[in-house]
Amino acid sequence: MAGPNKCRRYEGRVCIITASTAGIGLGIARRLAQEGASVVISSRKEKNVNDAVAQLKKEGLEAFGVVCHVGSAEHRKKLIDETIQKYGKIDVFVSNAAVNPGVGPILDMAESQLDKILEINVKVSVLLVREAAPHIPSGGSIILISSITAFNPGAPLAMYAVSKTALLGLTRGLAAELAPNVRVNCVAPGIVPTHFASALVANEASKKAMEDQTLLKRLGTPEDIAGAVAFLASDDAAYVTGETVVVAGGTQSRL
Ligand SMILES: NC(=O)c1ccc[n+]([C@@H]2O[C@H](COP(=O)([O-])OP(=O)(O)OC[C@H]3O[C@@H](n4cnc5c(N)ncnc54)[C@H](O)[C@@H]3O)[C@@H](O)[C@H]2O)c1
Repeated sequence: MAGPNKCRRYEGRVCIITASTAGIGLGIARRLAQEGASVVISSRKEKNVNDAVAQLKKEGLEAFGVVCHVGSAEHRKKLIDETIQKYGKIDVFVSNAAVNPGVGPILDMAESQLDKILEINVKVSVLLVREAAPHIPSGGSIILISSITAFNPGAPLAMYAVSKTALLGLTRGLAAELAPNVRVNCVAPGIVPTHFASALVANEASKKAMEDQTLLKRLGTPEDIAGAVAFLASDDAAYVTGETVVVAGGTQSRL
């Protein structure tokens, strides 16, 4: 079933999206599936994976679930192996999982917090791409999810933001290594009121302050981010690689 999107750019394509049982990841999975993709849903908790897959199937979309804590080497391998067993290939890999174990100044972060941020947000992105890339045929595509905060890291999310700055460089580096066969691009969302961003929009006043920082006077939605991913990972973006697209409603100031 096509869903509300008329384009069918992903007919016959297989797309893995990490951390895709909620929020932006689920929005990306839904959009790619609405355009014809078979999507692989993954996240840490089996129930969440099963629920998300069931929901997408109820919407008439093709989805398959694999439990994957991206910090586990065994889980990363299982994600790729089970996708290949089920669908035989990977056309698009979206690295969406991220953590933010603490807020505050960079110099006040505990070493364990620094390790976690850099491990899950940066190192694991490399390891996932290393695992997936050999299975991606020519014409395939990789998308990293960064953040608007990447461009100007500051309180309260400074170290998280620095990890997202690293993804801008990683996008360029991986694009060069995987060219000309596989394109690598990045999307940098502004604030989207998911569970992840709940502290930033905890009350009406802070939500309004965040909305006012955008030119479009609203926060983003998972669908806004998914639209950019669906473009970048499709053949419509066949001549785009190594780039980052900011999807932030014209956000004006440091977040
Ligand atoms: N929400 C925002 O305002 C915002 C802004 C910029 C960038 N981002 C980025 O978008 C991406 C998705 O965030 P979201 O806002 O949709 O969050 P969310 O809280 O709605 O969803 C996060 C998902 O990540 C999963 N997850 C967390 N740690 C994981 C791990 N180790 N292994 C596997 N899954 C894991 C959770 O189970 C959940 O499904 C993240 O990379 C985040 O940094 C979000």
